[in-house]
Amino acid sequence: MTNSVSTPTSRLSLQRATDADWDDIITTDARAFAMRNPLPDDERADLRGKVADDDIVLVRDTGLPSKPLVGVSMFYRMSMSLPGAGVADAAGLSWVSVASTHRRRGILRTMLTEMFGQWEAENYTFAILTASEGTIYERFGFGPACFSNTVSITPGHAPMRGDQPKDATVRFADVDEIAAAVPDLHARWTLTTPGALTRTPAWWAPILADRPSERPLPASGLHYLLHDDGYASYRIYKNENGGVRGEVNEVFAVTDDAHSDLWRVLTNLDLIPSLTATIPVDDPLRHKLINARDVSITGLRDEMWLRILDIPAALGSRKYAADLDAVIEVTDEFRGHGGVFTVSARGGDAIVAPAAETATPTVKMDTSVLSSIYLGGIRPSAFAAAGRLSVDSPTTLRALDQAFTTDQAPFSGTFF
Ligand SMILES: CC(=O)SCCNC(=O)CCNC(=O)[C@H](O)C(C)(C)COP(=O)(O)OP(=O)(O)OC[C@H]1O[C@@H](n2cnc3c(N)ncnc32)[C@H](O)[C@@H]1OP(=O)(O)O
Repeated sequence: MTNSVSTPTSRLSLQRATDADWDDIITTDARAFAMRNPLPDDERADLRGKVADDDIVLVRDTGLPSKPLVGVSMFYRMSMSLPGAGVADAAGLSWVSVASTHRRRGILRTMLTEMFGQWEAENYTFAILTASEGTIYERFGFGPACFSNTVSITPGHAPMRGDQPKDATVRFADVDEIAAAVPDLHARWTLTTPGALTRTPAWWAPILADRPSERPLPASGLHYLLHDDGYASYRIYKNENGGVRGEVNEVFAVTDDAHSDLWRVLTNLDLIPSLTATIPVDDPLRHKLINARDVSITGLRDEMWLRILDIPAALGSRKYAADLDAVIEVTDEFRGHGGVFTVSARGGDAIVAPAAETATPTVKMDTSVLSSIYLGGIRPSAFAAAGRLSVDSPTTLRALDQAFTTDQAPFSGTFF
């Protein structure tokens, strides 16, 4: 189904994707993201398996004879764990690109206006994305919400505390064994972590296929480590001079023991002089080593951005770590869905309602700030210190910090 909408610029035509658009979609995104073009059929099928054509917004320049595709954006229908309990649908914006020939004419803004209209009509409470740059999406109400550390370890020289377990709890597994065990392990892990994204079979298929054409060069295929309560995968890189390094692809552990046992193997990989990994910012690995300095933190990145689309629904659907009474004023310049809301949290649950006109806000912030604090990844007091959140008193700020904190730092675990 196509759905044509006229845009403020008459030569530009906004439409939904059809089968016939896919060559152009790949070509346009290949230019923006240095992707191969044409994409091998299996990789193209992987991508198409995750997104419906109706969820792809395209812009063509109909003023030019070839009517080139100059704008692409799409969203995945995803599920995200919320603080404390529960899972919510989230629209995962991705593959956004505008042709270099057509930038800064409002095409991104036009595509996002169309997407937001759809998400609001479908009652999505959240939109999420992984950002190519840090300065594009705040104007649309997104805020960085999950963070990760990149770390480096020297296997064999980063001993962990405690003895090797007498019986091996971790084993190497082949892809069939992994395919049978890992979706369930990953689903169990998502319930432990706010921001964690659920993976459907369409998401697992390309991960498990580990296609040679998609591997970073010069990398090995994935090696899998399996534990009853977790798993890890890693690659080994060998360059033309024979230099070797390892890269952990992912570690998902449902229990502390599984985390320790998997890392005990990873920190002991033979003949790999250096191992890198991307881990949650509160990952306890360092504290499990005899010398915490054996883990070098080489970077901090925003892993996922969040955009609250429906403020009362969002605030009412997470759990709170402390009681809270606040009148929160939220601005939403892009969509105008801000307002003043009373939030009353008791025993973990909050009742959220539009405030009476006479109510005086005790907290003020932008939607992007609310989205950044929502999953527990940034404390409200950090935004207050930055002048981006204001409160009527230090007591209110302390109560906000205590209410919004989460047991685990949020971590999405899936790039999209
Ligand atoms: C979720 C994802 O897919 S992340 C991937 C995003 N895509 C890329 O990085 C690929 C390469 N870049 C591009 O394709 C384009 O430059 C885009 C998509 C980032 C921007 O597209 P454009 O059509 O040029 O943006 P548009 O003209 O609609 O600008 C909208 C606003 O964003 C701002 N903006 C656009 N690009 C950038 C940027 N790279 N950095 C900061 N601000 C930006 C504009 O100034 C404008 O601001 P305003 O409306 O508040 O005045």
